[in-house]
Amino acid sequence: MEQFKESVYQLIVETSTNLPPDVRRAIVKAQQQEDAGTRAALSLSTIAGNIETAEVNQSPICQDTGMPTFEIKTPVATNQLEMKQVIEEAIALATKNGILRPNSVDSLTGENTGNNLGPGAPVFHFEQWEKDEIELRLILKGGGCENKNIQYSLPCELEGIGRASRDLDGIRKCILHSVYQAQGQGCSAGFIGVGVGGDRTTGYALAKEQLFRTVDDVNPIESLAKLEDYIMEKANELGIGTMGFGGQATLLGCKVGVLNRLPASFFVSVAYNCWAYRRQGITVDPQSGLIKAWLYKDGEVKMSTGTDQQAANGRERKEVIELEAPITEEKIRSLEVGDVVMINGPMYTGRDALHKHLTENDSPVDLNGGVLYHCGPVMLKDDKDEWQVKAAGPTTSIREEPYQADLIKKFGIRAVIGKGGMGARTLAALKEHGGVYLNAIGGAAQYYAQCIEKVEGVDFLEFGIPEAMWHLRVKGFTAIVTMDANGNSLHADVEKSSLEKLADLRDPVF
Ligand SMILES: O=C(O)C[C@H](O)C(=O)O
Ligand code: SF4
Repeated sequence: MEQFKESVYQLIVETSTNLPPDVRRAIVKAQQQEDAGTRAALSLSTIAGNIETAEVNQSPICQDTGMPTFEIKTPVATNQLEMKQVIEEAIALATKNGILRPNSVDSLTGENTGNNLGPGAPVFHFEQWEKDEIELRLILKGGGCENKNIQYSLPCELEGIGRASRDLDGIRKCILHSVYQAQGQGCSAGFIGVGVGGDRTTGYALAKEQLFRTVDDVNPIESLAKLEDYIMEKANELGIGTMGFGGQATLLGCKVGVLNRLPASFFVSVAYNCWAYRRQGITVDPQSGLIKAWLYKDGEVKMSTGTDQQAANGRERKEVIELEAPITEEKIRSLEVGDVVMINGPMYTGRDALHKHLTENDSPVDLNGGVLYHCGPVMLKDDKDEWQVKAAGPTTSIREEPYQADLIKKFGIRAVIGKGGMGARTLAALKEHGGVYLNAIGGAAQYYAQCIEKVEGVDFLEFGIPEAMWHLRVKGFTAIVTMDANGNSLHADVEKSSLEKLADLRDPVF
C-alpha cells in the first residue's frame, strides 16, 4: 500500500501541475486563432507561459485546486475501504506540500479542515471490473467554473435564444445558452461536459463524466457527434473570448452524453470547466502498486508564450501604464477600459469571508488609495517560518458584488483586481468614488505568484488560508482595466453583444 500511495501522490502532482497534451493542443489552437496584440491573444500568451512554469516548478497551475474527484475501477475483491484511506493520506500529503490548496470548508462553521478532507471531500466513484488492474482517473475542477454549471429543465424559455422544447433542437439551445451565461467568469475559453436526461443527480454526474473524454474524442452516437461539432462552431461565434475579453476562442471542447429519463422530466445538465482543465489518469498494478500507464499522455506539447507570434505579426504590445500603490484619485480617473496597467507596491487579498467581515467591521490596515485583490492563494511556510506564495491567481469577483460598492466608499479603495468583472452597483461606485476594476488572467496563478516580492503579513488566518487577508508587496503585477471611473464596462459590452449573437441562433437547426 505504501507504493500505491506513492502512485496516487504522483497522480495528484501531475494533475495539479501539468496540463495533459490534448488540453494543451486545444489552447495552442486557440492561440493561433486570435489576432496578435489583442487582449485575448495577450491573455492566452500569459496562460501558455503559466502552463509551462507550473510544469517546470512543479507547482499548481491554478491556486484553486478544486474538488478532487476520483473515478476508480478495481478488480473484483479489491479492498476499496483500504484504498480510500490511502488516497486520503495522499491528498493530505499533497496539501501539506503545497500541491493542493486547503480547499475543504465546513459549510456551517466556515472552518477550513486544512487537509482537503472532510464530509464529501474528496469525491470517490468506485466501480468494479473484470480486468486485473486498477484504473484511477482524477479531475481537479475549481469552484469558479463549478459555479457556472447549469441544469435546464425542458421545456423552458431562454434569454436570447427562446424556447427550448423537449427535442434535439431544445438541447442545442440549452448548450449554447450555457456557454453564454458563463461569460468569462469560469475562466474561458472553457470545456463543457453535457448530460442529457437522467434525473437531477445522474444528469450532472453524466455531464462531469464527459469531462473525462479526450478533447478529440468523437461521440459514438451520430446525432450527438453532429451536435458537438455544431456547438463547437457556433459557441465560438458568440465572441466572448478568453476571460470574457472578446475574441475568437470561447469554447475549446464539447462532449455530450445521454441517459434515459422519466416521462415527466427532461434535464440538460452542463458541467463547465475552465481552460485549466486538470484531469489525469493512471493504471496501477494491484500487486506492486506501481503505475503501469498514464491515461492522458499522448506526446509532449510545448506551449508558446506568444511573444514570437506577436513579433512575427509585427504588432506592438499596448503601452503599459505603471501604477504605484497607494494610487491617487487623479491617476485612477485618467485610466480607461482597455488600458494595460502594471502595479508596484502593497496589495491586499480579500474574498468572500473578508468582504462580509469588512462590511460590519473596521479594516486592520489602511486601505485608502489601496489595491484589493480578489485572491485565495496557496501559501506554504519555509524553513525560516516565513510565508511563501505557491500560487496566486484571481478569483471570480461577481460573488463580492453585494459588498464591493460599500467597501470601496467606506475604505477609499482605488483598485479592485479580480476576474470576470462586476455588476452595476460596483460600476456606479467606481464612478462616484474614483476607482477601477482590473481584470487579471484567471488561472494564471504561477504568473502572478512570480510578481509577488514579499508576503508582509496576514490578518484573519482563522478564516483559512484562501480567505485570509494577505499583505503582499508586488512588482510588475499586470492587469487590464475592464471597468473604469467613467462608467464603462467591457463586461457589460461583451455580455450585450454575445446576447445579440445568441439571439441569431434561435431558428431550428436539428
Ligand atoms: O477559489 C479560487 O481561488 C478561484 C475560483 O476557482 C474561481 O474561479 O473563482
Ligand atoms: S480561477 Fe479559473 S482557472 Fe482557476 S479553478 Fe477557478 S475557474 Fe478554473
